Amino acid sequence: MRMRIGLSGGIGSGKSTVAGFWREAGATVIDTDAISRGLTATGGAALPAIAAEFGPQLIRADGALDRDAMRALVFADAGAKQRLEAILHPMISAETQAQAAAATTSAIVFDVPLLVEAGLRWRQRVERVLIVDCAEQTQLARVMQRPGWTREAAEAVIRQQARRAQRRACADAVIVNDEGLTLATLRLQVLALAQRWGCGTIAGIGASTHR
Ligand SMILES: CC(C)(COP(=O)(O)OP(=O)(O)OC[C@H]1O[C@@H](n2cnc3c(N)ncnc32)[C@H](O)[C@@H]1O)[C@@H](O)C(=O)NCCC(=O)NCCS
Ligand SMILES: Nc1ncnc2c1ncn2[C@@H]1O[C@H](COP(=O)(O)OP(=O)(O)OP(=O)(O)O)[C@@H](O)[C@H]1O
Repeated sequence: MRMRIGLSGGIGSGKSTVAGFWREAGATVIDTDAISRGLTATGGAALPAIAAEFGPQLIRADGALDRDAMRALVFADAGAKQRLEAILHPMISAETQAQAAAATTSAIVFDVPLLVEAGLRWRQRVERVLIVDCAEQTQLARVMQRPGWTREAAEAVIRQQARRAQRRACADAVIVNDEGLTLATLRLQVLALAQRWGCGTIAGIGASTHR
């Protein structure tokens, strides 16, 4: 039987890192942030609608979405965020479903930053919800290391997202990825969880845990 796992957490919590360990273990990982970025890269299918809605100044000379400008706009203006989501979310959802339909592994991990914010819609599509959690200070420190990010920008995103307690309340399992947890320990926690959830037949898990 196939296990579908919803993976979520706040910005900078470590979702992509955790997803990487599931991928290493043999699961199919469907990364909705990556799908979103593909839709808004040069030639991306969402760009005509975004240009029509927000104006050509949000599109860079190379034809891709100006992510810094869009980020500054949407995290300061809830209405603009809603208009962007109304364009992107149905397209992200369609591509997510197409990737899931093509998967051949016994576990699929859906890396969805807004899983909790989406409410029951996502909860009903997965057997398990895995939340990656960490202190807000840790989130800020990680995100501020990214080029072009300030503390204020990171705080603005966190304010627009679900509270930590809200996420934890939806979780079947929580991985606490705070400062000081090594990547090696994080990896072992993911592999142990995969076994606990009966995904131990995924190629790679046996080999990894015996290292
Ligand atoms: C605003 C945009 C252009 C900023 O791009 P940027 O390269 O800075 O960020 P990226 O797309 O890599 O997302 C990084 C993180 O930001 C947070 N985030 C992104 N979109 C949202 C949102 N609509 N609401 C709350 N948090 C969000 C998530 O934690 C996500 O993991 C971009 O995030 C976007 O197009 N967002 C709308 C689509 C969306 O909702 N994506 C997230 C779920 S699939
Ligand atoms: N336990 C850890 N030890 C050291 N570095 C870590 C750890 N967990 C995450 N990181 C680092 O923190 C940064 C953020 O992690 P990651 O990209 O996995 O978060 P994310 O939740 O996917 O972020 P986003 O919400 O922006 O997509 C990365 O540079 C990652 O390498």
